[in-house]
Amino acid sequence: MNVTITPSSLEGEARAPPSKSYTHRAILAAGYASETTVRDALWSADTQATARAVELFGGSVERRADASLAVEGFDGRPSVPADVIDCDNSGTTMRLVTAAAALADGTSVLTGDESLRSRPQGPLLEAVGDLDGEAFSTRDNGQAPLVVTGPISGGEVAIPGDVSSQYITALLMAGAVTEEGVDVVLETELKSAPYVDITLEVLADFGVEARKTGDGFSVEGGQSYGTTNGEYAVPGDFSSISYPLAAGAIAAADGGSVRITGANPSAQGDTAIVDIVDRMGADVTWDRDAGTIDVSSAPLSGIEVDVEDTPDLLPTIATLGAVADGDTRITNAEHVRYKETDRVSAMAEELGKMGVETTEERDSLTVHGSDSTLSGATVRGRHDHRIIMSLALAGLVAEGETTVEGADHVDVSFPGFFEMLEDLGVALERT
Ligand SMILES: O=C(O)C1=C[C@@H](OP(=O)(O)O)[C@@H](O)[C@H](O)C1
Ligand SMILES: C=C(OP(=O)(O)O)C(=O)O
Repeated sequence: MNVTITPSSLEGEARAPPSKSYTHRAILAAGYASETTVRDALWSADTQATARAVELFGGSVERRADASLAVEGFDGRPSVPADVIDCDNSGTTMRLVTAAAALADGTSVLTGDESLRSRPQGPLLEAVGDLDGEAFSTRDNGQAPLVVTGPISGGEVAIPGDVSSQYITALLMAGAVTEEGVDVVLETELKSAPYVDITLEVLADFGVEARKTGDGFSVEGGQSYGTTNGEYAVPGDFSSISYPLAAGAIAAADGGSVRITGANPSAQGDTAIVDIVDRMGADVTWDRDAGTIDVSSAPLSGIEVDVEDTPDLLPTIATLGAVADGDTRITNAEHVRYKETDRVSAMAEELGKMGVETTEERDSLTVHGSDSTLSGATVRGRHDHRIIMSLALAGLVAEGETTVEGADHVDVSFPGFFEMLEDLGVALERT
């Protein structure tokens, strides 16, 4: 599906979709437990991949009419899957499930789509090996397809912190049900650190203790997963909130505003988007108790933003920078190149088609905003949900029409994205 967007003014209310990161963890934690109801779960292509893995390990995940998931777990002991685990487009699934597979007494095979089969898994495979499991890439290039043989019993592993924090999340979640527990020693500085905070929070909610140490993280073995009342509720997703928030900042109707609901505080680093939009000059108010954010548009100015902790915000910030006056410098961004696409290059190239000048370096992107309007163009979504959504935002204020190709991939994290834009008054056509 392609989506063509005509410049539009926005007004009204949008509800934040549930957090993808919390939902993945909750489904897998519920898998490690016996029975849990996961309320307000995100049901998207990525979280369904994690649900399928839990089922292949011997659990079951049933979606109820009220959007909750009834999860029957495999009680800390995953069975050897009867089929290949297809993680589709989801890095989180592949990393978290690789460590879970290393607990099974036998061999699991994991694969994914072309994008996922190009992302780095090597350090996690080595970690499984160091824990006396066996894990290899069939092409010997550190990428999926992966073959993982367990069971591991725990121990100490060293792992880089600057490729993906998901390796650490994976090892902590699996480590809790090993015999000896797992100590993770960071070899390099941790990027995307708030995602490990999310993990520690979810683990605590499931009764599992894990902690930061002087040189990494540690989880004791022999623990059991389970929430106190057999339920878990997922908060709203701030990476997803970044889109209606940025849309309101650049295109809210004169004298009008966009209200986002379901924006309750949590451990998500991407709550930083509220401050970023504010610093750029938009009129934004976050009522943390009510979980509402109100934003109206104003002339934006370029700023410097460090995305070490918040890689998923880069595409949104790049679009904001394209509309702002002056340079927006996005720094500490090398790990943003290891996502569904190399998002640093993808945003530079696609915004370039709309007349935006950028300067790309290995670990930074500078967007040279100017007073002149963006030009509508046909841009490639590159099978990457965040690139698609960020380019659609640019289309709201570009002169003429903007067509985003391959726009259906928003189903990875935000299945109702285009319906939300329409509800806010955006004129768009699907072809
Ligand atoms: O653990 C998670 O839920 C995630 C961690 C981040 O990845 P990295 O740790 O690989 O940077 C983030 O980009 C991804 O969208 C979700
Ligand atoms: C990078 C992302 O997710 P994952 O790593 O799970 O594919 C994302 O949602 O932007």
